[in-house]
Formats: sequence, structure tokens, C-alpha cells
Amino acid sequence: MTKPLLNLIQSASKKGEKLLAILLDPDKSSPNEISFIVKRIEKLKADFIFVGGSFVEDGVTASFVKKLRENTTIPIVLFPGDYSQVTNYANGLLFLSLLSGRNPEYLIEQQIKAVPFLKNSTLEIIPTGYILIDGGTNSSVLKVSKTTPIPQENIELAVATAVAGMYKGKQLIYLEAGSGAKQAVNYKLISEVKKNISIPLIVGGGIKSTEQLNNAYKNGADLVVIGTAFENNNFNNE
Ligand SMILES: CC(C)=CCC/C(C)=C/CC/C(C)=C/CC/C(C)=C/COP(=O)(O)OP(=O)(O)O
Ligand SMILES: O=P(O)(O)OC[C@@H](O)CO
Ligand SMILES: [Mg+2]
Repeated sequence: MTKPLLNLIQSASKKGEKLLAILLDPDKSSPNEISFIVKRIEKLKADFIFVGGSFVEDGVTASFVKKLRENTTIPIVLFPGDYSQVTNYANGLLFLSLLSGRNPEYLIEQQIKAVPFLKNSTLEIIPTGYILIDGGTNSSVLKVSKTTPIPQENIELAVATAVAGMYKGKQLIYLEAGSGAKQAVNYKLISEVKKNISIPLIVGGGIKSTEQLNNAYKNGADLVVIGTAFENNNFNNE
């Protein structure tokens, strides 16, 4: 099976080209605003649109992604809080396992529940190790998954978790400080994880400025995800 989206991320990572994803939460963006939102995303030259939320009502993601698809050619990648957010209108799916947590529901159960939706699907499925780092807030991911994030200071544990994910066959590692985090993933943690893995690294949560974005890149993030700052219209990357 070909994996064009993963190949794009892998080859950018090899060449040191940095990628940007804008995260849209279907619950928080009105379908009427989609063409306006798409214009803002195109202006930022984002490489991907991620779609997902920790709590999204059934069916909302599919209609939202369908509308989005009609308005842009930017690849749309699902970043699901649960299996009900899987829809074939997107291009790809981050097949997440919450490796920082010890809740079987988010390690394997949700993935099994998604299978009936994926049987005849054309979605590119990308095995992704998802690691929650303490961003100083009770993030939605923490609440929904009832798991404990890795403290920012525990770099050793974060690195071991990422490397274990790589050994398990994950193709991407995603370091997540939580949507709207007070503290984004710290640069030392990003660079130590990056040094120890040979797969691309995604970083997100609490990134609000071009300076933070560039520091995340400089320390080893291959792809940065921005949600809240874009939602609040205070990320212009200028
Ligand atoms: C593989 C499939 C089909 C599902 C995976 C399900 C897993 C393991 C999810 C990981 C845990 C989780 C709840 C992730 C949420 C990811 C996400 C979409 C975060 C962004 O949403 P937030 O911004 O935190 O949520 P709200 O905006 O809804 O508060
Ligand atoms: O909303 P923000 O804080 O940008 O976080 C983006 C993403 O990593 C959240 O899952
Ligand atoms: Mg959000």
C-alpha cells in the first residue's frame, strides 16, 4: 500500500524541511466559515489540515471534512479523539496510540473499534505514537483518557516512551502538551527525543508565536501543529 502522506513527511524530515499543520476542531468551527478558514490556512502555507477534537458529536466530523474537502486541496488528516471521528472524506488518519498513558481503551480498544470503519476505506493509515506531556493545564486529552501526562522534567521517560513506540513500529511520534497548554513541550525534551529516534517527530500544544514555532523546529520538530492560536486568530506567522 502506498503512503504518500507519510512519504512526504519522511522526505521532508530527511531534508530538514519543516512542516506545519493547522488543527481544526469540528465542534468549534462552523461549516459556514469554512471558505474563510481555508483562505487563512492557505495564507499560512500550511502543509496539512488536521481535523479532530477530544469531544466531538457523532457525524459532525464527516460533514465538516466533506465541506472542507470541497474547499481545498491541502491534505486533510484525521487526528481523532475516538473512533467515531473516522471518515473517508479525509486523505489520511493518524492511527494514534496514547503511549504515555496506561489506559487500554486508548492503547488498543479504540483502534479495534475503528476497524469496521476502515475495512473498505481509502484513508492512508499512519501508525502514530502519541505522548502526552504535562502542559500545565488539565487538558482535554488528560480528562478524556484519564491518564497521567509525563512531567516536562522527566526527559528520560519521554525518550524511553518515544523509542519504545518506534520499536513497536510507529511511523511517527507526536509530543503533545495538550490543546491550549500553558507550557508547550520544552525544547530540551524535543531535542532529546529527536536525537533518540529515527522517525519523524510531531510537536503540538500551546504554540502561539513564530518564535516558539521556530524554536520547536530548531530543536528537532519536523511537523508542528497549531490549533488554539489559529482558532483565536492570533497566529499569523509573520
Ligand atoms: C485510531 C483511532 C481511530 C482513534 C485513536 C483514539 C486515541 C488513542 C486518542 C488519543 C487520546 C485523545 C483523546 C486524543 C485527542 C486528540 C485531539 C483531537 C486533540 C485535540 O483536541 P483538543 O483540542 O484537545 O480537544 P477539545 O478542543 O475538544 O477540547
Ligand atoms: O491547540 P494547540 O494548543 O495549538 O494544540 C495543538 C494540538 O497539539 C492539540 O492537540
Ligand atoms: Mg481544541
